[in-house]
Amino acid sequence: MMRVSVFGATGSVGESTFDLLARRDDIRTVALTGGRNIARLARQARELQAEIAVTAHDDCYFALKEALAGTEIKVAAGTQALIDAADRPADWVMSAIVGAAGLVPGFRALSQGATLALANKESLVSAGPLMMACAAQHGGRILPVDSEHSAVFQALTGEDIAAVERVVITASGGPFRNWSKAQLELATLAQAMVHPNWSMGQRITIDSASMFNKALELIETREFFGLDPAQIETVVHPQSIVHALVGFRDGAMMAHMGMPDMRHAIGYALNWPDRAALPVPRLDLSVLGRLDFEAPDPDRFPALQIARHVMDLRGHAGTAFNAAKEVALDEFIAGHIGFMDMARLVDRTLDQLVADSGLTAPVRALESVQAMDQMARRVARELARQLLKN
Ligand SMILES: NC(=O)C1=CN([C@@H]2O[C@H](COP(=O)(O)OP(=O)(O)OC[C@H]3O[C@@H](n4cnc5c(N)ncnc54)[C@H](OP(=O)(O)O)[C@@H]3O)[C@@H](O)[C@H]2O)C=CC1
Ligand SMILES: CC(=O)[C@@H](O)[C@H](O)COP(=O)(O)O
Ligand SMILES: [Mn+2]
Repeated sequence: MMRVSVFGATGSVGESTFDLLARRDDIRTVALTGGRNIARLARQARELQAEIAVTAHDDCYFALKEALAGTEIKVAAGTQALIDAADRPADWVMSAIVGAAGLVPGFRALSQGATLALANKESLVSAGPLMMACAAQHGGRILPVDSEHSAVFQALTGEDIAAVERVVITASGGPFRNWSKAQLELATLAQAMVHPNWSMGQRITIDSASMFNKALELIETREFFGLDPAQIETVVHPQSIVHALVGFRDGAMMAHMGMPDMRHAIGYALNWPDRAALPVPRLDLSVLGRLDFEAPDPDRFPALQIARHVMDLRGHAGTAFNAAKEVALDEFIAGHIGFMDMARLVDRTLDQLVADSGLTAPVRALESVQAMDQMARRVARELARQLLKN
């Protein structure tokens, strides 16, 4: 029996993971974690007969306890309980908490030698060198779950990374692909929440609309595959059928295609190195008719240029970038700043941190990552207040 744990089980990736796990009878569920969606967490825990269900919030403890009354499933709550759950021996751990909150549980799962199926791109952006070193040190492994990175990983199977010339990750372009800059300034939360192809959680959906999701993914590609930033490209592909392409030194390009359903990438990571049958819709190119591609516009979507700057800076720039982006997103969701202010805020935060120094020191310890994360959040919140005043 393969022992599995799912962090962020109640979210969009978590629910897709649950769907695949519920179809298997060769799996033992160790831990399932969630946040405030207690009904979903309890339903999943009962169905998978988990050893323990954990909510990240102390004030949700009694609700979860009550929802699991009459079962033998243990219940716990809070940040330390999440960490303890990650320390429970498991063979395969899904990292699908959203944001930097996923970093420590993912790190702990790797530290006990588990295979980490990584949807939480923020942990690689924030602490890529540490995560990769942790996996190597403890005999663990990170398998990409982000659709583009799973696509690259699959296209690289049996290939020599030294033969790779370039990697192209696709971007849907989001709901605002054809909007002018003037329209983007006025884009609302409700408008940003409508992704053209993927059904996802709120935060990544808005990040897709601003292309901050693609900015995170550029850095994720660098961290995961160890490529030079100049080798990593983005192309806008409105249908989200081609997820990524890998170009080799002989000029050949391998494209990974599939319908936009996260169970592809999750299932690949769950069954790796095998390729098992998956309950996903099949692609019919004759029905689809055409696939379109266009260059991204850095003027309307500055997030991509910011990501290039972050990769040039190296050190803790990824940590600061992710933290500032999370604050900017909070401020946009709260209605405090406009859609295009998110990029301005992230840009200004990085500028200030570069001036204050410490940003480019190499990432060597979790403590320095956490300190930079906190500092970037403080600076970003302060700059957001200034944006509000102007
Ligand atoms: N959705 C997708 O298709 C894809 C997502 N990803 C990445 O996967 C991750 C998850 O995304 P998605 O599933 O869309 O997100 P959701 O918002 O749908 O789910 C997030 C999960 O994390 C939990 N959670 C939220 N905040 C905290 C916290 N502070 N501590 C612990 N748990 C918390 C939520 O609990 P609750 O809801 O119970 O409060 C939920 O279980 C993100 O990093 C995203 O970028 C990558 C590729 C595709
Ligand atoms: C499913 C997935 O991997 C998302 O990260 C997706 O890529 C979001 O779509 P965008 O291409 O619009 O960012
Ligand atoms: Mn993606």
